[in-house]
Formats: sequence, structure tokens, C-alpha cells
Amino acid sequence: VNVPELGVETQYPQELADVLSRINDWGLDTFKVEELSDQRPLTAITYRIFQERELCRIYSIEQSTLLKYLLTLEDHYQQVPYHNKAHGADVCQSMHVLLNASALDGVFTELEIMSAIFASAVHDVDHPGVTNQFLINTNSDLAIMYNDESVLENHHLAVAFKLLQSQERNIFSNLTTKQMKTLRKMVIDMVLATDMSKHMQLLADLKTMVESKKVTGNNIIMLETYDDRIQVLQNMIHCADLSNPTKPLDIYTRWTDRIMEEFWRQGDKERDLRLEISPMCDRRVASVEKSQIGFIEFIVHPLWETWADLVYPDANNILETLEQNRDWYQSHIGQENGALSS
Ligand SMILES: COc1ccc(/C(C)=N/OCCC(=O)N2CCOCC2)cc1OC1CCCC1
Ligand SMILES: [Mg+2]
Ligand SMILES: [Zn+2]
Repeated sequence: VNVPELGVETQYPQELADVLSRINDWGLDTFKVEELSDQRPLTAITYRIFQERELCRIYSIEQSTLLKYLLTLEDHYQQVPYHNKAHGADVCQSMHVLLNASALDGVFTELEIMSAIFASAVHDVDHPGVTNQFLINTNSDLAIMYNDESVLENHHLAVAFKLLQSQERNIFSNLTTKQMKTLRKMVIDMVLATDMSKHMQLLADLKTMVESKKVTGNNIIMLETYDDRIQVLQNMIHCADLSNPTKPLDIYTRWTDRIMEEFWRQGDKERDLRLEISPMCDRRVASVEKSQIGFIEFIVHPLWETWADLVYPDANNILETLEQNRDWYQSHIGQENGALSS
């Protein structure tokens, strides 16, 4: 079966190829891929990463099977403002770059790498654009199904693996039973780690690992046990999930616009349901800049500072951009959208 060169049909093949040539860069413009790929950013980006890493050759994956899985996966991302297929594509590409850190050179096996790329691509599939707490508070079917525990993250995993069950989409049909068992366990462990309620524990464990970091002669991290290896991959996908504030400012601010609209729509639902409006979800009393500064100070910077220690000096530029972006929001408090200056 002949497949399109870039995996997706496009009226702008040259421009799309040019943007995708930055697949290994931290500043790849996912929004540009979204526009140029006719709204197929997840398929275009993930397909390119599989090619870049030769995963189809290594694991005997038919290109047409990979495309069928990716297109169906992409169609199962909901059209919500932030947690949509563009976010899935962005986290997948960010993970791909993080895996290339020199401090991790040769550390992970091809199977672990494919597990990480797959986990990132699927990690928010069928996200309804509301938080776990909202699903719990509204007695949703999903909260009932998963007994209030990592409700969204369990759902993303179930959908991702169910899509594999059709033979025409099963990209892992040529893995051994043992390989499939390992991949499934690692993907589950990584996606469950994107539940924000696990953040503090994940960061505490990462700090402990950094304090006792063991490296080889040329500063490559040594990870002997499964627990150590999966802990690094869990923090990596968590970093990729919370990477918006570390990206070039014009890209970061567009992600902020999207997450705020998604939070405000949740607040609208809570208002209609006479529920207490969640923090940062009331569009009538928003302070976008202050919220981002708090998000960076309390969550994103502590995480990325620790990650930068682990892979020193590979993430120094990312940390630098994060600090510049925080300063930009600091100097723009209350200026946007004509908000009253506090
Ligand atoms: C660019 O800005 C953001 C990008 C990503 C995120 C988050 C939290 N991503 O994590 C996925 C889980 C998630 O969304 N949750 C679960 C916990 O409660 C919050 C909702 C938040 C961002 O900014 C927020 C915080 C300050 C103003 C809005
Ligand atoms: Mg998520
Ligand atoms: Zn996510």
C-alpha cells in the first residue's frame, strides 16, 4: 500500500516538510504543523518520529498500519481548547527531544524509547476538557468506572490500547509476547504519572535520584533497576506534559490562551451546575499572568530545575527560557486584554 511521503495529505508539502525538519528541536512549531497538515499534527509528528528513530524497521511495523493507528488515535482526541490532538503531538515531540539528551545517550533500549514515544502520543486521548476533580464532583460515568483514582489517565490508557485490538491498527503485532508485556507495563506507568496529583511524589523521588546520581566516565547516567528507569521516563513525560512555559514565548502564550479557555469553559459548567467554581476557572475574575507566574514558581520551575540537574548541562537552555518567560509574565501583569492594572 503506498503511503504519503509525510504520512498525511497536504496542499503544502514543501512547507510541511520544512517545519517537520525541526523534529529534533525544542522550538518546533506544533501550531504550524497543525495548519499545514490539514489538522493532522499528531499523525504527522508521530509518523516523522517513528521514521527518524527507524522504529518501523526495528519492530517490523507496516507503515500503513502505523498510519491507520495514528489517524484513528488522532480522531479520538476531542475538539477541546487545550487537551486536543495538538497537545498530544506537542508532548510527543517534546518527549522525542528529551530522549536525545546526551546524559541519556545509550541509556534506554529501543523498546523503552518506543514505549515513551507511544505513551506521549496517546497520553491524553479522548480528554473531555475538564479535570479529574470535576469528573468526581459531577458523579460522571468515568469517575464511577475508575473509582475516582486517576480517572482521566486510566481512561486515556484504556482507549489507546483498545484501538490496538483491531488487526489493521495493531502496530505491535510483530513484538514478542515478552516485549508486548514490557511495553504495556511501561506505557501504563508513564501515562498514570501524568496525573497532576502525583506531581509532588514524582518530584521528591527525582530529587532523591539526583542527590545520589551515578554517572559513567563520560557523564552518562547509570540506571540499574526497572524502578530507576521507569522513574526517569515518568518524570520525562511529566516534564514534556508541563513544557509549555519552557518553549519560545510566542508558542507558550498560545498554549496559555488554550488552557485558559478550557479552564473557563469548565468554570462556566460549574456556574451553571451551581457548583463552586474551581481555581483559575472563573473567566470573570481571571488574572492570566499571575496564574502563569504561580504555575511556574510552584510547579514548573521546581520540576525543570531538578530535571536540568539530572541531565546537566543538556537542559540549561530550556531552564533559561523558562526563567525569561516567567520574567516576561511578571512584567506583563494586568496589561493584556485591557484588564485593570492591580
Ligand atoms: C500553559 O499553562 C498551562 C499548561 C498546562 C497546565 C496543566 C496543569 N497541565 O496538566 C495537566 C492536568 C491539568 O490540566 N490539571 C490537573 C490539575 O489541576 C489543574 C488542571 C496548566 C497550565 O496553566 C494553568 C495553571 C495556571 C493557569 C492555568
Ligand atoms: Mg493528562
Ligand atoms: Zn497532557
